[in-house]
Amino acid sequence: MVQILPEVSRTLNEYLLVPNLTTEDCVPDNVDLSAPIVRHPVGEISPLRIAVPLVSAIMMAVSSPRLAIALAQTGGLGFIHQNQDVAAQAKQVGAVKRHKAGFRHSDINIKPSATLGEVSRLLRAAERDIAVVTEDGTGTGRFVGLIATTDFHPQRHDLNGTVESRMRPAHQLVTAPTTISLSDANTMLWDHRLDLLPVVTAEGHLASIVLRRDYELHKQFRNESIDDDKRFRVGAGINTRDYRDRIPALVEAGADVLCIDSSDGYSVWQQRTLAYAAQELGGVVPVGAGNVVDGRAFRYLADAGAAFVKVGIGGGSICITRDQKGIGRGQASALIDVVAERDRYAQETGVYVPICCDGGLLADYHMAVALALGADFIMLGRYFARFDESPSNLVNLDGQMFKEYWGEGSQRARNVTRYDQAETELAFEEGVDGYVPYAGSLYPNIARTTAKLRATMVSCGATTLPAFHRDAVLVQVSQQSYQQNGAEVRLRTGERDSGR
Ligand SMILES: NC(=O)C1=CN([C@@H]2O[C@H](COP(=O)(O)OP(=O)(O)OC[C@H]3O[C@@H](n4cnc5c(N)ncnc54)[C@H](O)[C@@H]3O)[C@@H](O)[C@H]2O)C=CC1
Ligand SMILES: O=c1[nH]c(=O)c2[nH+]cn([C@@H]3O[C@H](COP(=O)(O)O)[C@@H](O)[C@H]3O)c2[nH]1
Ligand SMILES: [K+]
Repeated sequence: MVQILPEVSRTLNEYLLVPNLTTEDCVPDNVDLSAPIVRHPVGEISPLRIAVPLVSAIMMAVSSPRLAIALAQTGGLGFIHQNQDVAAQAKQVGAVKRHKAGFRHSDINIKPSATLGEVSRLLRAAERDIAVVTEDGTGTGRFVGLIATTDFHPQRHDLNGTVESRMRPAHQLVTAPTTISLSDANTMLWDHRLDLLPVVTAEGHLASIVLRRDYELHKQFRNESIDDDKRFRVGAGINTRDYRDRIPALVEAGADVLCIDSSDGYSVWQQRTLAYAAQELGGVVPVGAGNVVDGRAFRYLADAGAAFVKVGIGGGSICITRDQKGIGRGQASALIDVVAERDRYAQETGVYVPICCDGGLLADYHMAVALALGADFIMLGRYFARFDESPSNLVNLDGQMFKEYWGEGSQRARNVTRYDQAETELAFEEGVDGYVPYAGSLYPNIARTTAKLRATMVSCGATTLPAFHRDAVLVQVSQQSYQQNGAEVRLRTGERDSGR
């Protein structure tokens, strides 16, 4: 007989937190936002934890290497998308891993014979001020000089002139040998007032670069997500079709954790993918699974060996899966059900399988509500798509700046790998293609969001996420309170932090 769940389906927007007693030690600086990412025995520490419980959505418009690096610097974790061929995805994972704290692989390089017009376009597209000149234009070619936006001007210099004609040649520059330590490299940056220090091999080839900007960021962010070799941590998406090729390539490239990327994780396809990773690859890398919206599906994936389980069907900002297929559940109801099952599962088996809340967080405070409801960490698409570091284009629409953002199930993403449909047209779309308001760089935004999270937890008397899970008191809001919230006050200035 058809089963109808007794509860209505509720969203995160339908809850508020009721403060608990705040004691002397419960201050923002003492709030520890660190979270487990992968399964672990109850009472032990997860082998993979992050300091800030935010991860980027497995999406083409969101998770580029640049975003993953910035997010790892601030204590979160990026998931490189899998809507690209295996080699391309592995290369992106490799780019994050190679970006060794402080010493980075140079990715803005040009040949001396290139024109000033070419280097100008390269710098503009990459939003950088300086390019490294190497003989073959690669990040490991023979080092010949540097060229910055301050070295030429379109009105003074012929843009058809060569880079060589305006660059600062290697013999006039300060460089460092490959044996240099990061702290000595940073001292050189300051002593010689450099923005960029090229690290050059004994044979004269570029090995890496050290940027002043990275030094400043490093001082600012002490929570970096790094592995035992001090390389940034990075996750990657996989699918339930080409996993035999994709998983080994991603492991080889250094991925720290994988996640099956699907709208509906309650399937034998996911079970087989997890079994392959565990049995044939000997569990060399943890693999998360999802998405699910109830306890049955959580248990199925936990039993199948999922490292974590991702919750959320149809709630994403670009989602139209509820309209198209009629599947899904309000994110709060889904979390409540899955969290209860996670806790039962932990009690029965002694294994804690973390839960990721994915999609549909419209305001910063929704993150606090999701964590209070028991989520271990949070995956965001729209939130990160708005930042400089996301890979999509910045566009000006009627005087306002936007970043492009599109769903993985949209025609634009043309998800041929997984949709099994014609190469060009999808039978039906499951996501929209649009724009989100541009919000500047990731760094200040993450700082503001985490400041709010800490403040909420302080109000709720919690200095750790497990304490927040245990002690949070939530209340459902009535239709009436939505209306009261809506009372309009016209703002004096157009600018303020909307929390979105
Ligand atoms: N979280 C959400 O609410 C939603 C997310 N999305 C995103 O869109 C993208 C595509 O998601 P899906 O359409 O769910 O992709 P999917 O590949 O998981 O599923 C597509 C279809 O293929 C089937 N399938 C999967 N593996 C198979 C195999 N080995 N052999 C035969 N059939 C197989 C599935 O049962 C399903 O019918 C993902 O990036 C996902 O995150 C799309 C819609 C909603
Ligand atoms: O219905 C959908 N159609 C799509 O095309 C699509 N693409 C991504 N996703 C899911 O949305 C999540 C990101 O949601 P937010 O932008 O709200 O953070 C992501 O993390 C996914 O779970 C999709 N859902
Ligand atoms: K299913």
